[in-house]
Amino acid sequence: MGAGKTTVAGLLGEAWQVPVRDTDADIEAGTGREISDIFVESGEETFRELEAAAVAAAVAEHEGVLALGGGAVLRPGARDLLAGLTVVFLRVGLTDAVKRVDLGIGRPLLLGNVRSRIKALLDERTPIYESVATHVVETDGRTPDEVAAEIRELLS
Ligand SMILES: Nc1ncnc2c1ncn2[C@@H]1O[C@H](COP(=O)(O)OP(=O)(O)O)[C@@H](O)[C@H]1O
Ligand SMILES: O=C(O)C1=C[C@@H](OP(=O)(O)O)[C@@H](O)[C@H](O)C1
Ligand SMILES: [Mg+2]
Repeated sequence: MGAGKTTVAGLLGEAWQVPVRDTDADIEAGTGREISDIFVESGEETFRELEAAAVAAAVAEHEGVLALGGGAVLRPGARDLLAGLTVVFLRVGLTDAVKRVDLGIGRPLLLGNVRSRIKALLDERTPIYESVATHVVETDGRTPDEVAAEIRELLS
């Protein structure tokens, strides 16, 4: 969270003139509910089920850039779907992530102590992100435009 997936996906779609999808937006559109409300009212497990379906649908239907939510690759099934695709891990350090997530508003897993929540998630998930990625791009201290430019260069 706060790595810039949603933002950078949009920039890449513009630059490449291809469609962009974001699994969080797909879930919100499909359910008519906000991500935070789904977590609060139905729990994380329900959100993860919706997310797994959103990833499967997007991988099957979509040609272009897809932004995932930060927990989408926690399920082995989602990781299997990404095999063979170009997957960019946007790496973010604790300090920059905390600055970007705006107190965690709209990101229910960050509620409480945002810094310690992000640290725990980074520690737990970084090995998974590294295992899924075909490319890794550092985002600390860089603007979204700079990150998008590096991805364009890497994939050209
Ligand atoms: N490289 C960056 N530098 C500074 N701010 C960024 C950067 N990338 C994204 N942001 C900002 O951080 C916030 C979170 O970005 P977002 O794209 O929603 O991240 P994610 O989808 O990975 O959680 C947004 O306000 C966005 O404008
Ligand atoms: O990391 C996570 O588990 C989550 C990340 C969020 O998306 P972003 O990574 O786009 O913020 C969103 O899917 C949900 O709040 C859960
Ligand atoms: Mg996002």
